[in-house]
Amino acid sequence: YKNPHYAPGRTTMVHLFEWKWDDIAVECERWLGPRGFGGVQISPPNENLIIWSRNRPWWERYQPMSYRLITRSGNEQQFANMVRRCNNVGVRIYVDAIINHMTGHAEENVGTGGSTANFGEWHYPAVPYGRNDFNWPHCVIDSSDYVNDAHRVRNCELSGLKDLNQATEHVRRMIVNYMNHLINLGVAGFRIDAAKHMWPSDLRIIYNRLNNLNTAHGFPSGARPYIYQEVIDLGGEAVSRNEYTPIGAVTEFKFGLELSGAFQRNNQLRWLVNWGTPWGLLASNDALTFIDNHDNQRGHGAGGNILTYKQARPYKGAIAFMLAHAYGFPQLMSSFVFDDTEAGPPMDRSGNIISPAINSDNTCGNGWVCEHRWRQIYSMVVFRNVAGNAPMTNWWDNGSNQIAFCRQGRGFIAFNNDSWNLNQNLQTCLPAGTYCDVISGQRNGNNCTGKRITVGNDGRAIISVGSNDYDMMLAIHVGSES
Ligand SMILES: O=C(NCCCOc1c(-c2ccc(O)c(O)c2)oc2cc(O)cc(O)c2c1=O)[C@@H]1CCCN1C(=O)/C=C/c1ccc(O)c(O)c1
Ligand SMILES: [Ca+2]
Repeated sequence: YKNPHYAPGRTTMVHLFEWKWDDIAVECERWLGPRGFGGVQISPPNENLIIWSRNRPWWERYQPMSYRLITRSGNEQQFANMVRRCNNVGVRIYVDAIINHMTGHAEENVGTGGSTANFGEWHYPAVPYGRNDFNWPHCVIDSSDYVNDAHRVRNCELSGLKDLNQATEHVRRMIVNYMNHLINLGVAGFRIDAAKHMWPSDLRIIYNRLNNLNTAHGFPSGARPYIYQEVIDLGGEAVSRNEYTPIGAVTEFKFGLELSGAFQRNNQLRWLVNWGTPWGLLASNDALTFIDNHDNQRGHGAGGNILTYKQARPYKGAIAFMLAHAYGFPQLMSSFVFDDTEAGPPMDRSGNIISPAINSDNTCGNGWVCEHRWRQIYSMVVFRNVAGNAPMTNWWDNGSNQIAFCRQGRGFIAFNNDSWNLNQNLQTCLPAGTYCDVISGQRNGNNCTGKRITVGNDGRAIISVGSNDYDMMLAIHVGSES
């Protein structure tokens, strides 16, 4: 359950938050496949409650009405088409699965597929679920429960959501049927939303009833779905993420929090010399890593000031470090523009999501950020692919915020977050030759549109990163020779 089953040579997934299925299919073919992306996390594909009273907030997708594949992103036919077209170009699909709860939001009761329900009676005919499928006696999670009471965190309601009882056969059957339907359509795995709020023993039973991945979509026979469980645990809570690592991978929220701090100079970059488990992070193979996600980029969830697209220069630095370092299984966030932290995706007056526009320079418009189309970011996806499992070697730092390291024989990266220039003769661990810096530009025939670095027979090169350069890092790798 800890293997993403990426196509060979691919390493990184991108969360195309709130994208429509038809747009994801096209993006796989025109961008993600050719640029070496490993997979896409999609927004929840199951029917959700329509919440006009809050002008279609982003979190309405986390208010399940049924397991029917009808949302503002598209219907079942469009979903199947997306999975087939993405798998055809080597890009996997991971589904955001909401199996802890059903909606209970007071003001509305119609879903994106037209289903209705009676929350007060715990009655969801479109699944079907009835009163016996939910935990009782009725209780609501209080903030003190997170610290004191693991039982209440699992068996009571999260902010008005009706809490399913995954210990009952009917609930397990409904969830397993939903997830197996998606596996049969060709998906590679699942994000388990709000996993902290479900018992690991129940989840283990559910995961073990899932089908092997569909070999018709290019997966090896006997491949188990990749499972990464959302457990927001920064320590000090009654529920520990270590309860979930035996049954699947876990979202490592400390990763983004600590790197956001380091790249905003709350910690010097030199301390990243032992980045990984010595920092209290999960074992690398257990960790789904990211800088920001759909929830904490809005200041919800795991507190602290998380870097987002809004602080572009340090954000690109942190992303480059995530992708250059060997630790974990990284996920990139791809956002829509927001000021109001409740706002949903760009939409027309009838509530239909507006597709991203693609500009002539390959960036996005129409209110979509498309961080995965920023040159400094997609170039580092290639860097990570090229680095493969090459070890981290030759760490250098200046005792402050200038650092550099090798992915031995495959890549080299240097960062300067000090207020003075980095100008050093450093070991790049690369074969002799001239390389294009993939951050300040890219290779263009025999030329580099950005910096050009000459590596000598000893593997050393003059590395220069000005404190006022457009970006704070310089990266070269096998394949970026000029
Ligand atoms: O103030 C809110 N919620 C209460 C505080 C955040 O609590 C929530 C957490 C949550 C937050 C922190 C934790 O440590 C934790 O264990 C759980 O997880 C959710 C997961 C869902 O699928 C749907 C939800 O409505 C929530 C949720 O409300 C607003 C209004 C309703 C949605 N929402 C939100 O803030 C929605 C947040 C949300 C939605 C989806 C997610 O995957 C997520 O991680 C957070
Ligand atoms: Ca629960």
